[in-house]
Amino acid sequence: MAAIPQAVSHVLPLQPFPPYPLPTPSPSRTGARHRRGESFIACSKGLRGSHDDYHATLRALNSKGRTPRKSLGQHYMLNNDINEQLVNAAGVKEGDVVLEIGPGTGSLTNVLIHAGATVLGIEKDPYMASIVTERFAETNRLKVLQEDFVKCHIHSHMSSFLASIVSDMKPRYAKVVSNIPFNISTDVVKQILPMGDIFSEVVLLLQEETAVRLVVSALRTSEYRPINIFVNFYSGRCSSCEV
Ligand SMILES: C[S@@+](CC[C@H](N)C(=O)[O-])C[C@H]1O[C@@H](n2cnc3c(N)ncnc32)[C@H](O)[C@@H]1O
Repeated sequence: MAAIPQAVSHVLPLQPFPPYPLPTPSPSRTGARHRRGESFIACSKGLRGSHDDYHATLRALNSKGRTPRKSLGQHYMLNNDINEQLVNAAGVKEGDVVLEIGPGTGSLTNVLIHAGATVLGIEKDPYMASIVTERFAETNRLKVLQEDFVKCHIHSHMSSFLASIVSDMKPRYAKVVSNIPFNISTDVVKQILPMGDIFSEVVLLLQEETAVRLVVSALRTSEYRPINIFVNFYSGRCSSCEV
């Protein structure tokens, strides 16, 4: 598993907003590329960046009269630099197929689509599923399924989605790039990591405590849990690896 980058989501209060221009594709930045079967877990902590997605997020939420629901882990990304870091870490390029768990208002989806990906979004909240579907209604690069990721059959959804792609460079594998709801972090890791037959890269934004818990524990500490054995097994790490 790769080293942990430092990132933060800035959750700002809802306010009126001016018109918002869609971000243009960003030049590629340095970001970790990972071999098939490896995972990349980002945690949230202290990095500042541009806020060019701020108003789009506020507009999307206000349009439905919604406030974020803690029970659904709705911490929306208002720092577009972090979205770009996630997309770059997965090496997303034209023609890629990406699974996004919990697209919410679509701020990360937007960066994925601009990088050239076709995205399958799994969104539990019907309001957010409708917001993100409407936001990208004019592109055929996004399909949203309004389902609970924990209960849905992601392997068959992803196989069908990959098979449905009409392209000369039809990809064999998909990538996972998501700012996931924190309350289902362990479920996501448990479901996704064994699917090396479908996913070539996994880039998740997690709470720092969760990321550290998943990658730091060594066999000799009391913090070691079954989930660590699981993560180490699928990421090819040994018990003495340092983060
Ligand atoms: C942390 S927010 C991220 C939203 C967006 N990707 C962003 O970066 O701003 C998590 C999103 O996951 C959705 N969600 C929560 N639980 C879910 C579940 N079990 N399955 C699918 N989506 C879920 C929430 O409604 C919310 O939109």
